[in-house]
Amino acid sequence: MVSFNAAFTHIKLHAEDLSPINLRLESSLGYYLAEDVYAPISIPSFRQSAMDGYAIKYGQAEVYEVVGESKAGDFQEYELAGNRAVRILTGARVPDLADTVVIQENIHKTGSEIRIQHMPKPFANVRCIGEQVKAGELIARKGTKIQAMLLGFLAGFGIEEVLVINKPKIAVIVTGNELQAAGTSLRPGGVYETNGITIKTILAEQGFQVERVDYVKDEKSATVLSIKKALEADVVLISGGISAGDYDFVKAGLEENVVEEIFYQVNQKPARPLWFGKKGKTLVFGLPGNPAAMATCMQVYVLPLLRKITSGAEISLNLKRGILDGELRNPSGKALFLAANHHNGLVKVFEKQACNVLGAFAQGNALVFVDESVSMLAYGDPVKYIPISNS
Ligand SMILES: Nc1nc2c(c(=O)[nH]1)N[C@H]1C(S)=C(S)[C@@H](COP(=O)(O)OP(=O)(O)OC[C@H]3O[C@@H](n4cnc5c(N)ncnc54)[C@H](O)[C@@H]3O)O[C@H]1N2
Ligand code: MOO
Repeated sequence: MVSFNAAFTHIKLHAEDLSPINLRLESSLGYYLAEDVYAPISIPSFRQSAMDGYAIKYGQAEVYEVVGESKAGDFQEYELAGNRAVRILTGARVPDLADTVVIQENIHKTGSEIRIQHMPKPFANVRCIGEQVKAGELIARKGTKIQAMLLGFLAGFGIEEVLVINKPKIAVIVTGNELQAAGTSLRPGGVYETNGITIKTILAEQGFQVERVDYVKDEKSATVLSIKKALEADVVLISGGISAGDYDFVKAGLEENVVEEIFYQVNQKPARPLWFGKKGKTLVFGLPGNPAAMATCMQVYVLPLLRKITSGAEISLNLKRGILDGELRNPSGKALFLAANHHNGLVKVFEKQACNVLGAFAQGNALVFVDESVSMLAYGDPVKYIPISNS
């Protein structure tokens, strides 16, 4: 048995970043950049009009002859000596010999002649080359998560591909003779299966796909075979069958497949029988079958590990601080994780919660963490919590 701190440190030590891959920009949403990105071009890449109006050389006259037109996408050059102007539209290239755009509201037009009624400042309404970003500037740092706005920003530089940290192949194994699929009528002793769908959707909310979910009975040979196949993935999550009962074959199945045990059993509540190990580069969790214990392990261990190996960031629990609205006793000397609600800095722990039901998790938006060294927290005491997806 290890302490929570020791277990978390083991996870940190074994969470190695996945390899980088090149992805088409449009497929890169949610991935993390594996390298700094520099601007391949300046933006704007040409002198650009910010307004609809007339491009002139500043201050030469009040009356101009309009000799042509430049709309967005045009690139024709004009000879703008003397009092010549070019009709120009927003986003269009400003002719080389012009330096100022007079907005159309400030001119009076008669035929091809314009009279400027209000002369703007020199260089008005002309965006210079590289005004926003100069070619060669750093535009996105390694380790940045690709969000829609960043994706659009990079597309603006004509970037087609990005080097990102790959996402893991994740295999899930769900064990249990008693488990039944929704839509079947419940047998005596039967339980509707929830861990498979919960694991899959906790991961989906965070942008991770599960390759396959294998459902196995509590039989040694089936468990060994299922683990063998799953070890082709980067991360294997096994639900149930990890405590000490006569029909708990996960630990034996892992041993038979020569998966190295890094720790088994953590001084925590819930999820004491958590197992973590490794074979080659494949990381394996044996998650306790009780649904709230499994969900706790997903929030506390699995998601921080997945974030680390896909982002290169430091692994952390993302603990927030709030004020306890209630009292907490922890006579057990174990680290405690409790479903709770946080609102405006106040944190209220659900009174009714148990490791075998997800009810409190389903209503809560936080998981309170109480260190094993803390035996009592009173009303108004500071309390630490992890925000969970309902936040
Ligand atoms: N003698 C001991 N008994 C137990 C210990 C112990 O240390 N010594 N630990 C207890 C703790 S804590 C937990 S948690 C459980 C974990 O046991 P398993 O990982 O072997 O889980 P199972 O026995 O397979 O299932 C436990 C419970 O959860 C239900 N379950 C399991 N999988 C699912 C699923 N996919 N969907 C819905 N419900 C599921 C299952 O029906 C059981 O009721 O062991 C204690 N015992
Ligand atoms: O992890 Mo167990 O009972 O603590 O659910």
